[in-house]
Amino acid sequence: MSAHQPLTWHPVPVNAAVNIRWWLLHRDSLTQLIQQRCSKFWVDPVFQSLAPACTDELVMMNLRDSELALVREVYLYCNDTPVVFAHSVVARKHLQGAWRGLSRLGNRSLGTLLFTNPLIKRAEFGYKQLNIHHPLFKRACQRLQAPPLSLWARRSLFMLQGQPILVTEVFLPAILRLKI
Ligand SMILES: C=C(O[C@@H]1C=C(C(=O)O)C=C[C@H]1O)C(=O)O
Repeated sequence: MSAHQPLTWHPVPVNAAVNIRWWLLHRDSLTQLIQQRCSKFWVDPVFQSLAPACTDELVMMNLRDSELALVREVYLYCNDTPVVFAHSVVARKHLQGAWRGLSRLGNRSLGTLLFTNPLIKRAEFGYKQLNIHHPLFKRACQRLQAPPLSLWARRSLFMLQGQPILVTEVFLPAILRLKI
């Protein structure tokens, strides 16, 4: 993590425009919100493997620097356009526990797992405008013809049996074309 991109995530999306703010603040399933606005919603998994978490995730996930975690990264599509890049992290030690279903998720939305189990609780959101100095920014921009200078992202912990999954959602410019 470069010094240009401090580790902090904020409890409110300060200076976010009204249109993106609507998406950032919504606590319902992002999958459902997009499905309601698109004739074809689909999930394109681009990475799912044991890997180190981002530096600014270690404290929240109680991970040591080089400790491996299961990292899942997907693009959420509205028809032929990617609208969200999502990055989720689960500690390796919890893959046989609460989150054992994650490895078999494939191209189903994680939201179908997280929002159908009443025992899963979502914690508060953290917000950040990512730029070129954050590792998620470069990966989120890989399918954009004209990468912007920054992208709004939010993240939150989902807890099950005291075990966390940290879900980060990076909102791509095309999300603003969906009607709110
Ligand atoms: C948490 C949700 O699941 C979405 C789907 C994800 C996935 O399939 O990996 C990750 C984050 C979310 O954008 C949701 O639908 O709200």
